[in-house]
Amino acid sequence: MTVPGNGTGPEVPAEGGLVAEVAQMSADQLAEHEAEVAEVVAPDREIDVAMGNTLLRVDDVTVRFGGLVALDAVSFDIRRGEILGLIGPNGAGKTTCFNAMTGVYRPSSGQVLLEDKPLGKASRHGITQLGIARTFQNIRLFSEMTALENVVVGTDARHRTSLLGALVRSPRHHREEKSAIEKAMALLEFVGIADRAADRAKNLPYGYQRRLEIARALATEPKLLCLDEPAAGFNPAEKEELMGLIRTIRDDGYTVLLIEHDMKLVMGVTDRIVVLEFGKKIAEGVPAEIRENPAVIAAYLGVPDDDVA
Ligand SMILES: Nc1ncnc2c1ncn2[C@@H]1O[C@H](COP(=O)(O)OP(=O)(O)OP(=O)(O)O)[C@@H](O)[C@H]1O
Repeated sequence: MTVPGNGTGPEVPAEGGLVAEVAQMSADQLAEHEAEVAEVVAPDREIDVAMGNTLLRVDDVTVRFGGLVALDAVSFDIRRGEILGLIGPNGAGKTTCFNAMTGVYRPSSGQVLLEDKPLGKASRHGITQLGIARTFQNIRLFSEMTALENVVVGTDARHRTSLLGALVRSPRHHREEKSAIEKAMALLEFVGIADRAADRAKNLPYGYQRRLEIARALATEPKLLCLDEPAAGFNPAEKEELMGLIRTIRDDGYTVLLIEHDMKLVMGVTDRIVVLEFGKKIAEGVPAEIRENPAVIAAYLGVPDDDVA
């Protein structure tokens, strides 16, 4: 059952409709429904085949802002199917690294390669199409659009209809629009906010907005999902839930890069960690190694636990 959206956007499921249906399902029906959602969220992922191969390589990347070297000859790999944490004290170069990987900044030297192909001069949109999606430290949603519409916009990166096709509302455009709405609903359910699909983004609670950003990024079908401090402003219970969601995303076959200030969260959820300090990589390893690493301990010395990353 659907009801009209906000006039211009797609129709959205009636509030509570899907959620109420799910609540009444038997265990078997629920398992089947969850499998269907997983199929829509992460279709055709050959996780086992490619697991562990290098997906993205940051190769000797330097980024300068005038005289300031924000990133200094940094190299590391992100392996398919892992959650990689990128940490470091304030000003270490984490966001600059994200920005170099997502087309916001061009490296002054060095290169970023996705599946062995240099990103080169690809635009931000081009990089999204190549398969890198990100969320932002400061939430960036279309605040007047509904939650569902925000996610539908994300699916546009994968649409094949031409502008003309969209204008004349060709059959392909109709098909793509319908499947985009279904997919967006599945993603909202996946991140746990389907009950507010019809609400404008600006009216959603903060935690829902953060999850909505993740759903929108997933809608672009990324090979790599970059999360920039997704737990900022969360209380411990919300952080715990977010860790669960990030693990589920990884288990569904996505590769995740995570910048996060909360050390407990980083240590609890990541498979490997890269540590930056003053623009240089000072350590790389599994969480247990990083926790014991003298250079990392020295970098964080005197910084309270809640403030590190
Ligand atoms: N656009 C810019 N112009 C000039 N300097 C910049 C720019 N962006 C970042 N910097 C500088 O580059 C360095 C690295 O900043 P960056 O934001 O990447 O660090 P960070 O590790 O993400 O820090 P935080 O944890 O505080 O977000 C800092 O000294 C910062 O002031």
